[in-house]
Parts: sequence; C-alpha cells; structure tokens
Amino acid sequence: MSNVKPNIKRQKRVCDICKVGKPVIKRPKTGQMVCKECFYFVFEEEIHQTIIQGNLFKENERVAIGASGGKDSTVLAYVMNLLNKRHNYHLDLVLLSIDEGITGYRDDSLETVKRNARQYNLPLKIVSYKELYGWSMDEIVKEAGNKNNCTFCGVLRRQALDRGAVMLGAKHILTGHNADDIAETVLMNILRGDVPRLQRCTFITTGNDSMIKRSKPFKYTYEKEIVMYAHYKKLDYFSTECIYAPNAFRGNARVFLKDLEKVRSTAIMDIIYSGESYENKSSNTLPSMKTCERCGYMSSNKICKACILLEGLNKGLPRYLIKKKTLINYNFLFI
Ligand SMILES: Nc1ncnc2c1ncn2[C@@H]1O[C@H](COP(=O)(O)OP(=O)(O)OP(=O)(O)O)[C@@H](O)[C@H]1O
Repeated sequence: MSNVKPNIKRQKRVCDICKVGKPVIKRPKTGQMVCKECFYFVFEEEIHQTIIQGNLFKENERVAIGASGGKDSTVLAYVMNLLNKRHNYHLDLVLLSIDEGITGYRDDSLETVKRNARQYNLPLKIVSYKELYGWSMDEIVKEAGNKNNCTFCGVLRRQALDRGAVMLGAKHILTGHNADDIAETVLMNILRGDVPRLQRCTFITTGNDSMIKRSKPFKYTYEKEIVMYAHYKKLDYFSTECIYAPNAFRGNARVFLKDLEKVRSTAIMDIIYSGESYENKSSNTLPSMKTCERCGYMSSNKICKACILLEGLNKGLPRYLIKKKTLINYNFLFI
C-alpha cells in the first residue's frame, strides 16, 4: 500500500449567506453558519420585516423604548435607532426607564441606561416608583415579604411605563420581550388553562383601544441571537438578575422550553405559531379599557390593580389584597 496522500485540497468553509466571509456564528434560529457581517444584517433586517409586517409605526410618531439596561432593551434601543435611520421610519425615539427602587440592582442598571442614552444620542426619562407611588420596591418587600414581589413590581411597572410615556408625550411603548419570553408565556397560559390570556399573549401590539399602546419588535427574535448580537457588537448592557426572586412559575416554563429546544430546535417558533392560532378563536371578548376611578390611568376594572395593591400597602394589609382573585397571576399579563 502506498503512503502517498491523495492531493485533495480541503475546501474552506464559507458563510452560508454571502459565500465569501469566514463563518463564525451558528444561527440558533436557522442553523446556518454565517459571518459576523451577515449575522448583523439578517438579525436587523428580520426585525425590520417584523415591524413592516406588523405595521407597527406611523411616521413622525414619538415612541418610548422601555429601557432597563438589560440585554434585550439595550439591543432594542440600538437596533431601533439603526433601523429608524436605515429605513427612514421618521420616528422620534426616546428612552424610558422605571426606577423600581431596588438597591444593588436597578441603581446599577440605570447607570448603564444613562450611558446608552449618550452612546445612541437618545433622550432619556427616568421615573421612579417612589415618586409615583410613595413606595420603592425595597420598602414594599420589607412590608409585604418576599412572596409576591413580582406581582407588585409587575403591576406597578406596567402603570409606571404608561405614566412615563404620558410625561414624554408618547402614545406608544416598545419593550424588549423576545421570542423565548413569548413562547414561555404561551406555555404558562396553557399550563394554567388560561384561555383568554392564551388568546392575546402572542399579539405583537396591545392596547390599540387605549391611551398608550405597546409593541414587541423582538416577537420573533431568539434570546440567544440577542445575546450574540450584543456580544459581537460589544454593546454596553447590565447582566445581573433582579435580587428579588424571579417568578418561580416562569422559571419552570423556561427550563421546560430549554429542554424542548434540545430535542426540537424549532420549539420556540412552533409554540409561538401555535399560540397565534388561538388568537381571537372564541367568543371570549377582551375586557374593554376604561380609566381607573382613583388614579385616572388605564384599567379593565373600575379600580386599577396598582391602586388596589397600593391600598393594601397603605393600610398595612399588603398580602390580603394581593390574594384577591383578580390579582393572582396578574403578572402573566405583562408580556
Ligand atoms: N425598569 C424598567 N424600565 C423600563 N423598561 C423596563 C423595565 N423593566 C423591564 N422593562 C421593559 O420590559 C421588557 C421585559 O422586561 P423583563 O423584566 O422581562 O426583562 P428582560 O427580559 O431581562 O429584558 P432586559 O434584558 O431588557 O432587561 C424589557 O426588555 C424592557 O423593554
């Protein structure tokens, strides 16, 4: 047998998109091996397509980006700023941050948002729970204990974002909820048998009939790709988890989703598409939006959830009111 090696040149692997560049990223969404430049471009343009297909904006609209300093909203601010210029959306973009008053967490992440505002040259408004409600989250946790803090925080943040948007003269808020968040919410609503919420949790825009609407341009964007984008673009974001325990049930849905993804790579998109097929499929009508008789902000009831929670806190009965049926698991609505 001859020892002479056959003269076969090994073919250099190239980017699956441009067929030229060196592939450095395997896209979790498609499995393609792509170069950095193609990854940036398809990542940004898929978000642009989501925006166009969802008909999200009107020209000259003032749009508030909910900016927490975390990876999702940092990438959202960066990409919205870029697409606004690249595709001439003519949007008046502003950053809106809510300071929940969580020492050692939000104070640090707000410093990141302040830097982002300078880096992207976007105006920033910060509103705090303390100034709006007279309570910080640190004080609420001291009073109400550790158990329901995600419910308190979620209810108050939702209204705080609305109030901040009103202060900014914006009627549209964008949040960084991504495809993984939405798939988790679909799963949670299935596990709880919550059909009305299942029917609306995949909407890209909510609140069309109210003072302020909300949209999720990352509805079809995978969390892993957001992390990769932030990493390769060297974006300045804050990566610490909230010091108050995250919602345990969402944590279970997240673990379940990650396990599913290992055996079925398309699980996230499949679950979102399944959720979408439930949209408006029954006679269950959505509660119409009214204004709260106490604070004047949006509510589907006579008195809004934020006022009910604050009443409990101010009366020294925080846990009594949170147990009322209407509030249980209200934080599933925040998506
Ligand atoms: N304190 C805040 N101020 C302004 N917007 C917020 C705040 N907290 C959350 N949001 C908005 O809600 C979205 C989802 O918030 P969530 O708490 O689930 O954080 P997340 O998934 O870790 O996102 P991020 O990485 O942006 O922090 C954020 O992307 C952001 O747009």
